[in-house]
Amino acid sequence: MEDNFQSAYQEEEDRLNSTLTEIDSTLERLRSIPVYTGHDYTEQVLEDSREQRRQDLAKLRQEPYFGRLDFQGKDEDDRKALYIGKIGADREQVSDRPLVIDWRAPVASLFYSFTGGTEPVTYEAPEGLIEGLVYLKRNVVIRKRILERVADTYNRDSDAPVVSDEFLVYRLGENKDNRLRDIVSTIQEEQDKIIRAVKNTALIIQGVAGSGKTTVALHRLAFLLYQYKDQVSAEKMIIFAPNRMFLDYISDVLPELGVGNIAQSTFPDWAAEVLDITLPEQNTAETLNRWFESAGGMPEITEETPGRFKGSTVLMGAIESAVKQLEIGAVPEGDFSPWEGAVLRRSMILRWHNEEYAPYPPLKRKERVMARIHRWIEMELKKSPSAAALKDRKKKGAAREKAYAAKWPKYDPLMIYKQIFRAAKVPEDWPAEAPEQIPQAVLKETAKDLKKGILREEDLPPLLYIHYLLSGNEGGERFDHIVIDEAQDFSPFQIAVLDLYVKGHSFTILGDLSQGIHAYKGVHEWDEMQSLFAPEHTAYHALTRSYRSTMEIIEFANGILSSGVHSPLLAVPVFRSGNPVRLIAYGEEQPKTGKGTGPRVSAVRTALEALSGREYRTVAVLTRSLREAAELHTELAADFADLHLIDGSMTQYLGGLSVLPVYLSKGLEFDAVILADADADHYGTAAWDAKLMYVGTTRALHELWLLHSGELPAYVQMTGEGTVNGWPESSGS
Ligand SMILES: Nc1ncnc2c1ncn2[C@@H]1O[C@H](COP(=O)(O)OP(=O)(O)OP(=O)(O)O)[C@@H](O)[C@H]1O
Repeated sequence: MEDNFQSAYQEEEDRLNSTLTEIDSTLERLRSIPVYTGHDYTEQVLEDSREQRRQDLAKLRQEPYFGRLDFQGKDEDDRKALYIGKIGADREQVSDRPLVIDWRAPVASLFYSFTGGTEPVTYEAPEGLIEGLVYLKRNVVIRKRILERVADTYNRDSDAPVVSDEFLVYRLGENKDNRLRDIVSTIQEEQDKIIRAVKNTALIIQGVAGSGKTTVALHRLAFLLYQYKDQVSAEKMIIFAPNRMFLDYISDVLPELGVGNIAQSTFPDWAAEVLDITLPEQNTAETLNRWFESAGGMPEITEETPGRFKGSTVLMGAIESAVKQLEIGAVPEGDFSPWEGAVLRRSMILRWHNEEYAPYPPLKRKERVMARIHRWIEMELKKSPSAAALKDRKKKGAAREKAYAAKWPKYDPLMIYKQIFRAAKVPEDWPAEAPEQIPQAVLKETAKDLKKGILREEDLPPLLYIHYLLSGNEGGERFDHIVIDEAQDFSPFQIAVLDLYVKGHSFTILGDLSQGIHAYKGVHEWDEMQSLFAPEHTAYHALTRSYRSTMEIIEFANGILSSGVHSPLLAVPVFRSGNPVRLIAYGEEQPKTGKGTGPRVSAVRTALEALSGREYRTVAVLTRSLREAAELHTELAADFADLHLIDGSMTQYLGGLSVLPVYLSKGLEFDAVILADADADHYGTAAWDAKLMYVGTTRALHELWLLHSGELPAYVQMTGEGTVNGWPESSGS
């Protein structure tokens, strides 16, 4: 066994050396070619491609590949060793196989889908289904041109069992810095299926916490750009994420995968840009406060909760009919007469509006009709009997034309929205149906807000929809693909509106209903979204394996899922064991730090000292509310100079030590998590409270401590062996 390993290591070292020599010499040759700066187009294209190769090779020479797959196709004479890397590279000399194969290439899919066995396997290539045998699957870790590790997960010629998780566990055991990383070397089969799914589908992915949803979505974008290079471009792809700090957190993955220029935004930021409005910053914070900080727990959520109703397709239908009615009654009553004796019949104007310009959206139709009327006036002016009459008619005509234009409906989205909610004066001929479908409570509350000039996040989809109905998709610009992360917080209306802005329903929609802590606006079932699409345009996948946390943490969080959230979607851990989860009461005897401010602060301080003293790079204290996070930060700032308070307004995630409310931790992860105030007073019995606690506990990769005074919530039970009470010996008193 040891000998086998030695020879495998030697073999890979030799191969690495020869690969590096080839890369270095190619790079040297390319660099010796003078950069073309002239105006010849063909030469410019050639220079661009040389520059791209220079950049690729410069990256490759540090870490050329991460895996090897020995494969023999049914019709081939010999087996080939295929080396798989983040970027593909051809050999200088003509050869039957590239130097490095791009991980997104069809044959590379075998590296991810093959999990052992002696049966023939297949992969889909442009020329059809290719069948063959896998002889070897090997992980190779190269860092800065040095071979660090060789691990076989399958060897057809050996009796050793398949050990597919060993390398994964090694990778998962590493500490994380302040950014999400690529996973190309360890993508799992269930994840690979999602990454390589066909483009024109609304993919809906339900994945437990830590199942790699965010990571998979980013890899999928890189795949789509490779697979459909002639149909999609990075500039026409967009990722929607919950906040700007999260966007910063994920910002390294795509460049690592060699992909740039993909737009990343929050829904409100994008909506504000399309609508050309400025949203006041405090709105989101105020909404969050209302739901997360209010004493007495979460207000009850029904279909008439404003966020839920305004995110529903019922409102979408109501808006559509209101705008339709507006359009039907758009042409002002009566004929148009620019001066006495000249008359343009309304029937003619109606014909222009309802027939000739019917394909245009209302705003364009109005513009076209008014331009036509203007031309008609000009023709009529030519019939003027004298210069004096012409002057008089010109003046009168201009005034009446202006007055006539003013009689048309005001095609302004906000104005129409206000009229629908009766927050602005409603024109006499305004259609009455729309408001009837709106529950009184929603009508009242929204009218009150709108009168005060308050726009909430849930008002944006209806506003965008009105904008779309009025103006169409201006310029015809559409996205090639849209990724929505934390999609459980999105409403059906949001997705339906986004569908108007994407080609071929090409979506990757990812989320976790068990983390639906914004249930006052988000979906409660994925069917609410899936039913927006025809069955052939949508697909659903569930990710149940969780990669982030140790088995102990996952088992603990599963307890919250089953007895608090009441979800059947439990997480399956990867076999990675760590320290037990700790439940520590504030009053409990703890090491004397010599610093005061009561048992709670002092316990958090002790926990932070203990965990930050280990080899962890990121440690977070999670509180129930922002106020509590801010208070703790104030108390602890003197002892931990590098402790950051994360308050929702930040645009960058700095890593290190952080204190933040649970609801802002969604999507992030930390080596160690201290959940402060994990008691029944802070986390009530409702499923929503359990969801919050589930989010908090699943942020931890290696270590989770829950600090509390008094009773713990019933769903935090000492279930498995992986949970213990009290401080660890080493930091004990
Ligand atoms: N196949 C894999 N190999 C190695 N690491 C992985 C793999 N899949 C996921 N991970 C790691 O698991 C962690 C969780 O991934 P990610 O944040 O994408 O999950 P998520 O499903 O979006 O989580 P959450 O819903 O809790 O925010 C990350 O550290 C990621 O690198």
